[in-house]
Amino acid sequence: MKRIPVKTPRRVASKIILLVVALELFSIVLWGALTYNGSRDELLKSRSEQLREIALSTTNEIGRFFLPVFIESEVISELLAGGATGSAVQPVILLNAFLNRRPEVEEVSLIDSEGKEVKRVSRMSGLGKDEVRVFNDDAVVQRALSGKRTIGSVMFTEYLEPAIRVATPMRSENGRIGAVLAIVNLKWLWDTVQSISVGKSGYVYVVDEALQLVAYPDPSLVLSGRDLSTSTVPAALFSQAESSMLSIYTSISGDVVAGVSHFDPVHRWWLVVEQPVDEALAPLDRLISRFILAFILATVLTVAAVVYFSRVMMRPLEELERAIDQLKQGGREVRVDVPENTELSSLSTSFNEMATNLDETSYKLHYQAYHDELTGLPNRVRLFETLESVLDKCNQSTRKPFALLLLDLDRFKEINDSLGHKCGDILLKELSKRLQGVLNEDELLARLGGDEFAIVLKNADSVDKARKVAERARQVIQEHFEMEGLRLLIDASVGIAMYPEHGTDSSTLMRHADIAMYHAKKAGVGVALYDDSYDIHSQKRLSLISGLPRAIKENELILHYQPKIRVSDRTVSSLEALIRWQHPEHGLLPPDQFIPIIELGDSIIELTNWVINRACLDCRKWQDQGISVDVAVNVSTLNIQDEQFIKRLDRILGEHHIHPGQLQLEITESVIMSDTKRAQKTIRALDSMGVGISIDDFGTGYSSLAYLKRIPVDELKIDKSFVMDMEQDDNDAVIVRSTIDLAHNLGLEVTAEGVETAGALDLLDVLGCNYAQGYYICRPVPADKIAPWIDTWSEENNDHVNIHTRANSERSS
Ligand SMILES: Nc1nc2c(ncn2[C@@H]2O[C@@H]3COP(=O)(O)O[C@H]4[C@@H](O)[C@H](n5cnc6c(=O)[nH]c(N)nc65)O[C@@H]4COP(=O)(O)O[C@H]3[C@H]2O)c(=O)[nH]1
Repeated sequence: MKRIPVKTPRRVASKIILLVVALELFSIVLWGALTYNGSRDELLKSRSEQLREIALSTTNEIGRFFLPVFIESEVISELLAGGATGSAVQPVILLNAFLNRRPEVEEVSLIDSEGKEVKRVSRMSGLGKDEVRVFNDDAVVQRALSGKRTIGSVMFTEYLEPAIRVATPMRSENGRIGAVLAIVNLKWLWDTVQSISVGKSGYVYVVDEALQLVAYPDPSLVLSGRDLSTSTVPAALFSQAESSMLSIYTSISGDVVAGVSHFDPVHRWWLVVEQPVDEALAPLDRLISRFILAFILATVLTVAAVVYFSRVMMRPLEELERAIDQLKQGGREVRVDVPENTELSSLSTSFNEMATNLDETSYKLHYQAYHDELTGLPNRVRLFETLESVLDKCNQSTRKPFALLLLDLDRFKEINDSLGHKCGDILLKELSKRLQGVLNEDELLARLGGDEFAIVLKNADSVDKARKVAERARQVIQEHFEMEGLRLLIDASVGIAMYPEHGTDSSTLMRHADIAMYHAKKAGVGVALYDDSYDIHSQKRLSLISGLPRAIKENELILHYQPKIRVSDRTVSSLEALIRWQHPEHGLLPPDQFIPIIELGDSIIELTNWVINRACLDCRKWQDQGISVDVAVNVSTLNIQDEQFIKRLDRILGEHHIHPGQLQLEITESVIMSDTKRAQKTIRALDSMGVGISIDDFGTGYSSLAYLKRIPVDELKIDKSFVMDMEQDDNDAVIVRSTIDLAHNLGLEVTAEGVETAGALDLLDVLGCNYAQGYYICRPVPADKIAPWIDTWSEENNDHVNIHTRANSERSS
């Protein structure tokens, strides 16, 4: 039983996978479209908020460093302004005190209203210490002199440390009197800016109102005088609020998020905290990465789940589909194996039941197609298939000989007709068993129908082997068979055709085996090997049919006569006309070689006319010579069925002045049985004309004797096959005796043909046979040899005539 191999249900699974992945993708894209931009803005906003917080706190811290410097420089300038207006405080003391209190202040100078340095206190080495500096062109100082505290841009001390100059106006009540200029070291600021880190790569820097960098993590940018002019940071933003948030703008180092805090409301410095946008958005990117990872994971899980469930759930369907495919392709014993209690178990149960029914039906059909119903033997179809396959092998390779036998039962029809079909069937079954017993396993016995069997002997590579099997088959058929208290005698005729000698294809081999079988039957030889001369369809034979009109015209047809004698007194009673054909190509042809062919068509009518005409002509001649003998002529089925036959016969008899009683027509049983009604009509007409009717070859055809009662027959001619062997074969002797008795009981006369010995003639005499014919008496001879033969025969048998005459007179007295 075939079970369907389980495979992954790819089609359904892949469809589900595609659908799920598509749905997931769609959801993701939709989700991304709806939330990404919002989330991004939110994130940036919150980040810049945080940066602003950082900016504010950093500003406060740095402010604690600067504010005292600014405040103290204010105080000093006020104190100095007071001194200038008569205060007792010395400027040098004030300046030194300022310097001492604020270590970040490197130098402080007192400048008069003309821009000239009045006093200077410094921590630095004192280069140009005594130099009186004038700040006429110094914008920072000039601006302070104009009343505004001013901070200069970044400069460097002689120790190359960053510093700025802070100029504070010095005013009295009367007006402007000068300024205090302090140099404030920015190293601490720079260190602070460099030390602050925001996230991974965020940073802090300070910029003044002119967008000039004051402190930057990368000092070189400050040193190179870099400003924010290339930045997209709107300068106006710095003035808008104490602090501010910026989403994205392009800073010196690229796209950043930033927070800004006003550093000093007076001097308008700004502290900026920046972080690259990428870093600011990193959480979102991380989220997205995680999401994508989750999506991939979900997809993999989904695919795995779908494949798994498809396998589990779709497997039965797949199995069913595959099973149906196999059934469609003619597969047998196909079943599906679905676990019980699943949705498909009842469907699969139904399928399996259907497949079982189909198997059974197809087995039955197959069996019926290849077997004979009655005997169970292989039939004709199977025989041909086997033959074809054996021939295929043989033709392709070895060409090893093998034999085909056709076997036909003799007298089966009679048994069937007289005992009924049931008995016939039993007989056929029994004979089939017997025949099967004769054969080996690899030899095929087939019933072709009726009483015909075929045997393929694959291993019979010689005629001898084939003959042995054929003879053995006949023997088992001949073995006694009892039915309804009767002991039936059955025989068979077997025809043998050998591969490749008699054919290399099945139909030729069959035809030739059939011809051989037909020959065996006709010749009464039991077993016959095919021979070309048996083939009535051979080219030679077919050419004979077309040659008949010429033969008649050219006088190629000859009649020989074989005398028939009265057994009791050995006197010649009649002469049987037996035709021969002196063929220009094939020589003298006996009737067996052309009559069966001529009988196939209507040429037999012409031939019989010629024979009757010729026989009557010869008969007339003998009568004219004083030889009074009857003539006998063989007629065929078609003659008896010919409506013109009687008329034509009548005309011929008239033409030659032959009395109808001098003519005997010999017909076989098969002629009578072919169309009984028509045959009866013709024979009755012949009888009323006075023509004698003789049943030829009696005993070889139908054993139904019913027709003898209905048809006006004058004589039975016992077939020569019984007569020739009756001296040796008791069975034949019994048949001859029985036939004589039967004929006499029916009021008929009997002729025994095939008398080949004196003993046979004497035995026939004892049995009371009326007439005899055979080689012992005379072979068939040409018409001109008849008269001399009669003379010789009469002379030789004179004694017998006299003895017979004497015996007769004694019996009558
Ligand atoms: N072994 C043996 N044979 C003997 C003996 N005595 C006679 N025969 C042969 O047996 C055949 C007897 O003729 P048949 O049974 O009518 O059988 C005839 C007959 O059926 C048919 N036939 C002959 N002439 C005609 C004809 O003119 N018309 C038709 N329709 N058939 C014919 O041809 C058959 C064969 O004729 P033939 O070859 O002449 O063969 C003849 C004859 O030569 C004998 O003692 N021993």
